[in-house]
Formats: sequence, structure tokens, C-alpha cells
Amino acid sequence: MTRPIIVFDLDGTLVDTAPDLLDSLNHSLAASELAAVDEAGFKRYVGHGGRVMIERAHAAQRRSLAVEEHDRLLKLFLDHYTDNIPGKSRPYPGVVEAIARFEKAGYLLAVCTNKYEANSVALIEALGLAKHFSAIAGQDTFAFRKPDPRHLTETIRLAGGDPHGALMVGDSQTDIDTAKAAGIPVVAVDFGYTERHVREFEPSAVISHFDALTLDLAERLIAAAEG
Ligand SMILES: O=C(O)COP(=O)(O)O
Ligand SMILES: [Mg+2]
Repeated sequence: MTRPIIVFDLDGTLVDTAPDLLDSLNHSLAASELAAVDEAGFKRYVGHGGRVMIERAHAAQRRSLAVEEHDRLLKLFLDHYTDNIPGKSRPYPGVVEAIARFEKAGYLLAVCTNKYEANSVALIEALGLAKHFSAIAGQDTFAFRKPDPRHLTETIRLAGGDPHGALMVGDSQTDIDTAKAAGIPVVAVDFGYTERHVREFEPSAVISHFDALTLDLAERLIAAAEG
């Protein structure tokens, strides 16, 4: 039988990247004389990668953004972010223990994120966690990205898993919509980056700490999805 698999979102789920993403976003916005974004703004703009964050910050400040300027600011954002990895970013409490728990139980582990793949791999490597993941798929790994369910199902295939024995863990509506569209159960963490409470998006379960992501919960959700 194929090993069961848990696929994690990255920003706001496995790793608290907000301080660094916000620093890099504001670094790039300053180059086009936009006001700095605060934490509340960040939660509205994050979820679809750097390009969308820059676009949403401009729209919120009623500033137009030509393609060349967008490209220039994205490069500033990415260069600044890459140069500072891992910065202040750290795994959330209980992540390391949860990884060990599921690995010991024979689960495959993977990451499906709307960050760029190179930044995702660099961050996970810098935090010493890369060896645990059979696949790390970013927004540019395939020709589609979350909320397209194929981003999740192809990540599972890349890791050697089967969508029928899979669980997603995420922090946003995007993650929950993606998993539901793929027919995969989804646990939402309630400490990530979303303006509205994740419960409103009706995930299979909500947790407030990784200690609550037990083997029993994972097994139950996977079994229930298979009906
Ligand atoms: O960085 C983003 O915009 C989203 O990243 P995530 O998919 O890992 O939450
Ligand atoms: Mg996230």
C-alpha cells in the first residue's frame, strides 16, 4: 500500500514568515514611494505570492502599476527576501515534533505553497527541515497553483503519495478551497495569515497548536474522506 501523506502549506502554517515577508514587501514598495504596509494589510495581501502582494498593496493605495514597474518591484522583493533567508522566520511551536511523529509512523511529508519554489526550498533548508520532505512544490513548480487542486494532487504524486491517502494542513481559505476541490480532507491552523477566522471556510478540523495534529486525527480524517 502507498504510504499516507501529509501536505503542508508553508507561510503561516509551518513557518512564521510574516516579519520577513513584510520587510521585503515594504522594501520593494518604498522604491515606488508607496506607504509601508502594516500587519493587518499583510494578512489581506498574502496568499498568492509576491507578485500579488505587490499588486494588492498598489490597489489599496489607489496606485496604478505598469507591467515593467511590477516586474522591477517583484525583483526587488525577491532579491531582498532571498538575501535575508531565514531572517526572523521560525517553525511554529510543535512543528518539529509533529514532523517526527508522522515520519516515525511511516507518513510521507510534502509542502505545497504559493511562494516561489526556490525561496521555499532555501527557507526549509536554512531551517534544517528539508530532509523530511519528499516534495516541495511552489507556485512556479507546475503550470497551476493553489487554489487549483492540481497543485495539491501533483505535489502528492511528486512525493510518491496517493491523493486517496492524503491530508492537507493550511492556514488560509486558499488552502481549504484547494483541498476541498481535490476531495482531500484539510486541517486548518488558526494562527496563520487570514483576515477572517479559518472556521468560516469550513475545514475538516481546526487546530490551535501542532500538538493537536495527532496520528489519530490524521487517520480519522483520511479514513472518513475515503468513506
Ligand atoms: O507567500 C504567499 O503569498 C503564500 O504562501 P503559502 O501558500 O505558503 O501560504
Ligand atoms: Mg499560508
